[in-house]
Amino acid sequence: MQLGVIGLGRMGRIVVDRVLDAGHDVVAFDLSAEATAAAAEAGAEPADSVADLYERLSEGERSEPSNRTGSEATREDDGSDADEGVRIWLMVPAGDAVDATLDDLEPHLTDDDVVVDGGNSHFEDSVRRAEATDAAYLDCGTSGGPAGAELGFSLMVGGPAWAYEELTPVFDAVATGPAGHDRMGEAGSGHYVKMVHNGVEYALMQAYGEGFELLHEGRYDLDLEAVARTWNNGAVIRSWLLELCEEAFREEGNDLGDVADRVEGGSTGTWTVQEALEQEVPVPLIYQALAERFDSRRERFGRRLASRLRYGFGRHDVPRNGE
Ligand SMILES: NC(=O)C1=CN([C@@H]2O[C@H](COP(=O)(O)OP(=O)(O)OC[C@H]3O[C@@H](n4cnc5c(N)ncnc54)[C@H](O)[C@@H]3O)[C@@H](O)[C@H]2O)C=CC1
Ligand SMILES: O=C(CO)[C@H](O)[C@H](O)COP(=O)(O)O
Repeated sequence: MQLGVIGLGRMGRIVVDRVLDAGHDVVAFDLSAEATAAAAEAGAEPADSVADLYERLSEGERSEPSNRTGSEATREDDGSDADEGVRIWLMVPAGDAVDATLDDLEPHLTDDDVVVDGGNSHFEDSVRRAEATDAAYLDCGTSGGPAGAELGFSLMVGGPAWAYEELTPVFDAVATGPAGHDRMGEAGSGHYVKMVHNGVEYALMQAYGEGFELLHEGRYDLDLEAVARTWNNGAVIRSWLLELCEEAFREEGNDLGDVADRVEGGSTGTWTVQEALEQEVPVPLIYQALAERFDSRRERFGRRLASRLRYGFGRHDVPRNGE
């Protein structure tokens, strides 16, 4: 199979490498000429624009015999190889970059084409984009981070079944294997599942954070890397995030060195909480983890007021800036 990949950063580059390793062909494009050149060095065919990428894929498609099998039989198909569409994987930052790329692709796309958005797009954006494009649109939640280079990713895919099946060789290559990807359902469902995945990720990080904070501040002088390693070997709470805790203590030290008390990110967790409110599903742990992130980034007016109120009702001392 031949795959176009647009967006060759931390994640897109892994898609390129794994698809090439599986014996497929890749045409690659990134706004950064360096990123495109690096993908070319790895074996991809470089494109110098979105339109050029589409043109190269179309030419490749015309010269390659069709492998289409299975559920594509439910689609209108005249059996001609020349009518086979192109397959494109977007791995650009969520939001405007996805719309900008689709705007560039749209004049070329046909209903034989398949576009995969493997980034962290909001599921409602994915539904809108699926409705707006002529191509079959697959929203693909991608989990595994840069470690996926060796292990492969976990892929949660939404969109038309025929397009998912058509892309199965690519999903097999990018994921940990056939068990590492599945079709979640209709348009939007892949990114919906990934959004909730990230909410769970926030809560798990918060739980490990609280536990290790208590161990760090508590009554024993503990080697936290040793604790994490012990837990990772057979404990109920072993996990990849806990392995990353072990790595963090090993690399940063028991006190986490100069790692600042501030947590960035937050968009996918915010979407999870917004959706939970809309569905009236209580998600206090995920909300609390998100609130902790926001809290970490600013001085809190409410806390200052609480401090001043203690003076108001009890004449308790008010700690002042500079003291
Ligand atoms: N880094 C991670 O651990 C994970 C990231 N994701 C998602 O994957 C997507 C990509 O993330 P990363 O690879 O980490 O980002 P990145 O910042 O490393 O790479 C993004 C690449 O897209 C390129 N780009 C931006 N706009 C473009 C455009 N209009 N046309 C062509 N190329 C363009 C940039 O030059 C850059 O090379 C995001 O949606 C992110 O949320 C999903 C799961 C994990
Ligand atoms: O999807 C991911 C992991 O699964 C990405 O690392 C993502 O950037 C984390 O989400 P956020 O930036 O919203 O905190």
